Amino acid sequence: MFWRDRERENNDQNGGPPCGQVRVLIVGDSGVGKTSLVHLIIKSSSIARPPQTIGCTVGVKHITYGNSGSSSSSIKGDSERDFFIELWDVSGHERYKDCRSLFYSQINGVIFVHDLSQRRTKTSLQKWASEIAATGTFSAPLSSGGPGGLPVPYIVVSNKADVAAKEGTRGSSGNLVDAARHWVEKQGLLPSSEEIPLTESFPGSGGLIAAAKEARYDKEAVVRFFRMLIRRRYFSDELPAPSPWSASPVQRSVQRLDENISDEDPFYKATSLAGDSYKYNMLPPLPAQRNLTPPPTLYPQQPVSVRESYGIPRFPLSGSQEISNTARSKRMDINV
Ligand SMILES: Nc1nc2c(ncn2[C@@H]2O[C@H](COP(=O)(O)OP(=O)(O)OP(=O)(O)O)[C@@H](O)[C@H]2O)c(=O)[nH]1
Repeated sequence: MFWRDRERENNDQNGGPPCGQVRVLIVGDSGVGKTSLVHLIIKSSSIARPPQTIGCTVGVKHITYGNSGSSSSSIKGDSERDFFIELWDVSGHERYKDCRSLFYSQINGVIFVHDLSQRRTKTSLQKWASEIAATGTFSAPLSSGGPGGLPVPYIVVSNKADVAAKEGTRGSSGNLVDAARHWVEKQGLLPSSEEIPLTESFPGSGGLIAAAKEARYDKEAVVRFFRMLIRRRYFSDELPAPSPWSASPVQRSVQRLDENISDEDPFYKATSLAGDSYKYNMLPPLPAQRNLTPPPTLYPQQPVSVRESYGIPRFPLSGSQEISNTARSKRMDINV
């Protein structure tokens, strides 16, 4: 009842639905820690033994976004809106290579994940980018493509920072192939085009560092990425000009996950509502938290870039509510 009232109110005020959703693919080689990372983002805790993903698993993160009119208030202002970030965790297993493009549909953004202790998982991100660019469809695409022609914003998460730290290296696992690659790289023989250009990726050089097993990651940067995707899809009539990879510079650090974000930024508040995502019945049904076995298809998806093909509502923002103004500084570096 309350929800309906609020929905009506928001509709009356802004002439659009009170919520929206953006779709983010999580990709990378098998075992790099995608499922662990998604669990971390949604539940704010690590997962002891993540099951191997079959096909694709979808998780949903809830974010409120808008102008609350007051800072760090726990009560949502009238003009705050609910957004659902769909996190499509695509299995990295070779078994699904030929059919995983089924899941590359209406993508708003991509999170690439690699394992810092396995060098080859980083170089293969370029292949992932090309595959998605060639076979996916995109919502609110960029005017110019990124790595492999990928036409949506992305971030690169360098996971297993704990393993790399223990090994004392970033980039070699002791595995022969990795060691050889590492050596070749050191000699300057490896063409840089083999890798996703981290320097151009959000939020700056090196990508985001995470140690999903220790429940540590750069939460602020990830939430900021989600907010950028929301802004691009729902609040911007003019899609940003080329090179929006660098949405805004972010210093790298990790943040305690159970830390209450004291929201100095009045324009958003991020919370996880694991398990609550569907009770509002505001979204098309999703296979949330459920493994999907990809059905066989005779008709592979054609690469299509769809510009706002679903008549996405645009939400008005007044000048003072410029959401791109996101400078926030408070961070902590604590293990959970
Ligand atoms: N040490 C360490 N282990 C991690 C970390 N993140 C994930 N793992 C472990 O790595 C293994 C694989 O993690 P997953 O999250 O299942 O990897 P995935 O990328 O989803 O794998 P697929 O489902 O095969 O695509 C699990 O045993 C995790 O516990 C981390 O930050 N540090």
